[in-house]
Amino acid sequence: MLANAKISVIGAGQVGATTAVRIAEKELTREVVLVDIVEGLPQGKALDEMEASPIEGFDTEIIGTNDYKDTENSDIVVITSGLPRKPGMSRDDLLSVNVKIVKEVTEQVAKYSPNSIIIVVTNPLDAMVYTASKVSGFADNKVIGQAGCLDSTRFKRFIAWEAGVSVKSVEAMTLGGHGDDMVPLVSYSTIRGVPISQFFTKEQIDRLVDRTRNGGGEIVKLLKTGSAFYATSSAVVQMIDSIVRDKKDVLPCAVKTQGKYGLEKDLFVGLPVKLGKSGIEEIVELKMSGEELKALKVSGDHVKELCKRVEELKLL
Ligand SMILES: NC(=O)c1ccc[n+]([C@@H]2O[C@H](COP(=O)([O-])OP(=O)(O)OC[C@H]3O[C@@H](n4cnc5c(N)ncnc54)[C@H](O)[C@@H]3O)[C@@H](O)[C@H]2O)c1
Ligand SMILES: O=C(O)C[C@H](O)C(=O)O
Repeated sequence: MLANAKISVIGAGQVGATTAVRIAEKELTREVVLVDIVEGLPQGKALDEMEASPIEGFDTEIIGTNDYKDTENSDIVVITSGLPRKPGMSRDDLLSVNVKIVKEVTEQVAKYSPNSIIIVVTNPLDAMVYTASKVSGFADNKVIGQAGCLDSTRFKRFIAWEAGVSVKSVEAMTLGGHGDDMVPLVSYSTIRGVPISQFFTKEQIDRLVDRTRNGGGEIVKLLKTGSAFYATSSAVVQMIDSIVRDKKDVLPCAVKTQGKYGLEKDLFVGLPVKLGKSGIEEIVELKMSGEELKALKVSGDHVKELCKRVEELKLL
């Protein structure tokens, strides 16, 4: 399929460039604009990928540029620009440097694509979604953070390995902030609809939850420079796919809570949402155990602290 949405990806690094490639190879749209501040980088990566298109068999055009004018009237803008963490750092350590980048980028997005849907990827994720929302002034359904799809695919992968089953048999979801206190929802994690508690001991489940919570750090430690980008870009493209095809997929995304799940209404945190052509079409309300709601509140409080730190920088 070749839909007509114009998609721009800001940041032509590991996550941004791989996202552009995945969009093109799935032919989710006709045109992807890849932007970076480094001259030649988006142009070189776009050209390299376009030269793969005769073999991969796609007609999507990837355009590399340093000029936001080329992003004009985008329908979707993915913000991946910013520093990744190094071993020994937490995502929160990136806050002060990345808030400046996300602010600057969001101003350009709001100027050139005032009707776009923004998907934020830069870390620390929830605080960067807050930043993009505040700087753009866009409606709440149009500013979305990617983290939950990545954390959930990790959780699913680990469950499938542990049970020795196909990943296709596994359903699982991770909510909350994109930090070590995220909330993998054990009660909704199933193998062919059967709760994982019927397959695993408590110790096994605790291990899977722990590995999921530390999934980003595990990869940072292995890579030594940079962080995860293959699964990250798959997660971004899962969201884009639901939006451009108006699929109404229910996916965990960082959104303004609107007071759902007993969380403060202005907080951005990972919740299950229905994604369609207008962005977030609904926050889906699931029944959760008291323990899960408590964990969600703890994670939300952490995000609130981070947003306070954003405000203290007095940049917005
Ligand atoms: N939310 C998630 O689930 C998730 C997952 C993985 C990575 N991340 C985050 O995504 C971000 C990018 O990761 P990466 O691995 O692609 O890093 P990277 O260093 O490979 O790429 C970042 C790119 O951003 C560009 N950039 C910096 N400032 C810019 C600006 N003002 N305008 C345009 N481009 C600019 C850089 O030149 C670089 O090419 C990091 O903050 C990382 O922590 C988030
Ligand atoms: O862990 C990181 O720093 C990158 C990303 O947030 C991840 O979860 O892989």
